[in-house]
Amino acid sequence: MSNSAVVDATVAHATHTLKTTTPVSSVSASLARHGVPAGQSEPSDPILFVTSELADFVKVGGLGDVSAALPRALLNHYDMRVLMPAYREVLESIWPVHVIDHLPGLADIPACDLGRIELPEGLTVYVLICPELYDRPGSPYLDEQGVEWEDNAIRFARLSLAAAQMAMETPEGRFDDQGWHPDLLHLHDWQTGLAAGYLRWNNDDTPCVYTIHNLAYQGLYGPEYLSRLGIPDSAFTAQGLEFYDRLSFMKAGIIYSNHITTVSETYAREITTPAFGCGLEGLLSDCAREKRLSGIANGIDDSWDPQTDAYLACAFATNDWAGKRANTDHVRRMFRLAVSHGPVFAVVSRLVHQKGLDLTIAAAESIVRAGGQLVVIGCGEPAIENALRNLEARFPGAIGVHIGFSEREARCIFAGSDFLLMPSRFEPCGLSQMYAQRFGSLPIAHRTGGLADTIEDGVTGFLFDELSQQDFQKAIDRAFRIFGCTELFYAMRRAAMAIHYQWRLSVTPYRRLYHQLMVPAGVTTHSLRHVSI
Ligand SMILES: Nc1ncnc2c1ncn2[C@@H]1O[C@H](COP(=O)(O)OP(=O)(O)O[C@H]2O[C@H](CO)[C@@H](O)[C@H](O)[C@H]2O)[C@@H](O)[C@H]1O
Repeated sequence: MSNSAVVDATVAHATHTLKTTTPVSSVSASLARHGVPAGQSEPSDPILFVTSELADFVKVGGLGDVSAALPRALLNHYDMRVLMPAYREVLESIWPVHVIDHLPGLADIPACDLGRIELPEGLTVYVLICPELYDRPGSPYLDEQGVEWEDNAIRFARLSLAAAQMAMETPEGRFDDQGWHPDLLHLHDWQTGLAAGYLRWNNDDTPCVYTIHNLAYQGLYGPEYLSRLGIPDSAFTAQGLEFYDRLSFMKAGIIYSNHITTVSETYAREITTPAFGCGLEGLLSDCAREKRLSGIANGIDDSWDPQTDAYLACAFATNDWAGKRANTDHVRRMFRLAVSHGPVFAVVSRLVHQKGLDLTIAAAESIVRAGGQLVVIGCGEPAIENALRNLEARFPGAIGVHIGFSEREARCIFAGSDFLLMPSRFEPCGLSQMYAQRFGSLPIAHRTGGLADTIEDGVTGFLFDELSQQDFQKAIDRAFRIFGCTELFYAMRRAAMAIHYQWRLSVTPYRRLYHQLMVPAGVTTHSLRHVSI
């Protein structure tokens, strides 16, 4: 399937759904007549936020953080609720689960119960109770050996189908939890992409926003899954979810949703190019031309505050560099590093190809030779884990590596380090660099995606343009030089700590988008539901 075929298909799809011609500008007038000021919504508008991770229970990476923070940030404006699988961590949590409904299966997708949990700060979470799919050890995506669960297609089709069932009329009736029924679905990453498809295949036009956190993971499965997942054969075309003879959950999300967002403006542009589009650049370029693709940057929540973070060895504020140093000493002890006056470089990351750990590993010796130290926390690909373990063995006292996942250690490292290394090949937004800046650790990062948007070179961190060892090394050398000029170094720290990427800033564009998709009954036409923000 060529990309031009995808573009043609998308135009056809858009043309099919864009039958009426009411200009978007007339929406404001209609809304005003309905008593809704432009750009605002009724606080009670019900929205379902569908995700495969929620940091309150389980977090593999940034998606877990975003799922915990963004719905809470939007609660003042919407009756937003979350839907996720009832993994073992959910069932064993301290929060009681009340079973409220039963959702039928479809083809090989088993039936399940729907539970409800009330979390702090008024967040309601619906959980899919299906022990055969979700109650197991390991991570949401991988078993304990790091191998993908072989039934992931079924597991996440179950999640997607549940979201669609909660939104649409079914033979069993319409989902109604004491008057709550979603008017819009906000879907996240490939694990939820089929939800938009299940709606459209049932002639339901509930609006869907689809957020891409990482285009590299697409949920690709063989065509035999069409019947297993109850997907109509007619959807297996270039206009539908077919992608090089396989079915793509990611493409389903893009094709069948009303609007696609990704998590930074730069990444939204990058994914329309062959270098970053993972084969979907043609389709995504078309979405961009239709103003159906936009970038809304992530924020970070208020718990990332060095003055109040209970995990830190010592709370500290801007200019309290003795307090910051106490955290550095603590990190040195955590990793059994030698006492030193040199800088501490850090990595807090999933250990995957995306994150450019090969460049960091290659730079490690030069960091040590120049008097620096390196601490790493992460887990992921075994080859990267082993290469890091070897480094630690080669440079005892100068390099410390913890293979694993620990929120507490991650926070201590952000607080105790001087620099954070992020030579990511691509980075849709990146949260670690924002956390690091907040805690006075200056990121050294490739100028790509959200890193380019959130780091000011030479002011709040260091950016390098070409993804090469040489350019990365030059950025590290600059960091050493600045570290040697104490006043300059402290000025950069102050600048980094002063920026605060609050979720508040991301709330406004999301509200504008939701609002345009949820125009009041009587005003809504399908054409108005493809919007630009
Ligand atoms: N071993 C470990 N122990 C403790 N904490 C660890 C850890 N390894 C990673 N983390 C934490 O996990 C999160 C990682 O988030 P990132 O946004 O930096 O990358 P990720 O690639 O997972 O997210 C994807 O989705 C997010 C959300 O949209 C995008 O920002 C990003 O670019 C995209 O790749 C951070 O909170 C980090 O501190």
